Amino acid sequence: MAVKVLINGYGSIGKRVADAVAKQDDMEVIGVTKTKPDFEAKLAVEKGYKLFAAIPERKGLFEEKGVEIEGTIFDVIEDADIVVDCAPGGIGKDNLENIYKKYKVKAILQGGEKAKFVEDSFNALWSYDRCYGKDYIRVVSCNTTGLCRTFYAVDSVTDIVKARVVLIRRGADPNDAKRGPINAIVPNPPTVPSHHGPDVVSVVPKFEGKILTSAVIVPTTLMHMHSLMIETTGTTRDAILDAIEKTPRVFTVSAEDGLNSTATIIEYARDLGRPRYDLWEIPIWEESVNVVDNEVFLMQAVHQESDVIPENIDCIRAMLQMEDDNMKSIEKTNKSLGIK
Ligand SMILES: NC(=O)C1=CN([C@@H]2O[C@H](COP(=O)(O)OP(=O)(O)OC[C@H]3O[C@@H](n4cnc5c(N)ncnc54)[C@H](O)[C@@H]3O)[C@@H](O)[C@H]2O)C=CC1
Ligand SMILES: O=C(OP(=O)(O)O)[C@H](O)COP(=O)(O)O
Repeated sequence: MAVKVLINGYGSIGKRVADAVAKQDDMEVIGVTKTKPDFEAKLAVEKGYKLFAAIPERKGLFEEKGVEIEGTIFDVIEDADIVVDCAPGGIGKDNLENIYKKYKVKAILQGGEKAKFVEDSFNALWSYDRCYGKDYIRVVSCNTTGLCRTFYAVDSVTDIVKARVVLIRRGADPNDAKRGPINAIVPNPPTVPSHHGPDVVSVVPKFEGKILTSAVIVPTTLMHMHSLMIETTGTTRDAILDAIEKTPRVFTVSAEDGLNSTATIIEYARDLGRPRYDLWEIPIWEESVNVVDNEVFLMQAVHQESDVIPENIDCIRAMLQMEDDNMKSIEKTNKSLGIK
């Protein structure tokens, strides 16, 4: 029987998680929530999702606008096997304390929440077994997910002594007119190291003390970009390329093919016919992969709105003990979504 999934917060991540859950033969979406009756709420109803008010006091707003809702989150939460919380960063932890724990329902939080509020942090390659059967788990952020996947590839062929990463973060998502910068480069967070290293360690504790990161925000909405420098005990460029080939959800792209920027990579995702031009995989520039004195260099991009989506699906399977082999879950999710 399909497990019942409730998505709390039908925004950039929530709507993608809903569509991905709907594609699984072992899961069903029992509802999605919105805080206001905007175009996303109307489209959710048009798509056939049962819509609920995330905040009970706002129920009247939906009725006033003629947007059909089935009730509030409290009318559906007891039917859920698991809630995927996709509320804005910082709100998930409040929902965890005030709703999910009270109703004793399993919940996944997203990367905008801190590791300390949950039992563990999830990446399908690294921490599936640890999260198996757990109640409250965080799927780490888009940037951390991208780093975890690439470190997995490198770690599969050599030992990582230490790693340094510079993250160039997109200023806002394409639908977000309120954020910037419009014409600046902003060290963000302003302190070095940034939180991304500790976030990777929350998934891979053996990297404690080994990963240092710094980040800036730039005026682009398409993708993040990372420049990685990974000191190893020894490897070759061919071994790294082979490891990337064998690692799920990462792949190489070539500047020679015209995939020489985030702009053309997004065009590629459009040409693939991906929903919302989502690129669930991490593209690594083939030309950037190099090994100098045991140090691996590479550059990669991250489609911030979508790389965490398959992770949420695998996280549901782990927490609800639906599949005990992470690679089988990854394969099933990849097949259902059409991941390369
Ligand atoms: N957008 C991105 O690039 C990524 C975001 N994340 C994380 O995913 C989470 C969600 O982010 P987005 O989807 O980008 O945000 P968003 O702002 O696009 O969507 C959030 C949705 O939650 C709703 N909401 C507001 N208050 C709520 C409440 N109290 N209860 C339930 N829903 C509520 C909002 O109305 C909105 O529909 C955050 O933790 C964020 O850090 C993770 C990876 C990438
Ligand atoms: O939520 C995200 O971006 P945002 O906090 O810039 O909106 C992404 O997951 C990036 O998170 P991170 O750069 O803090 O790892």
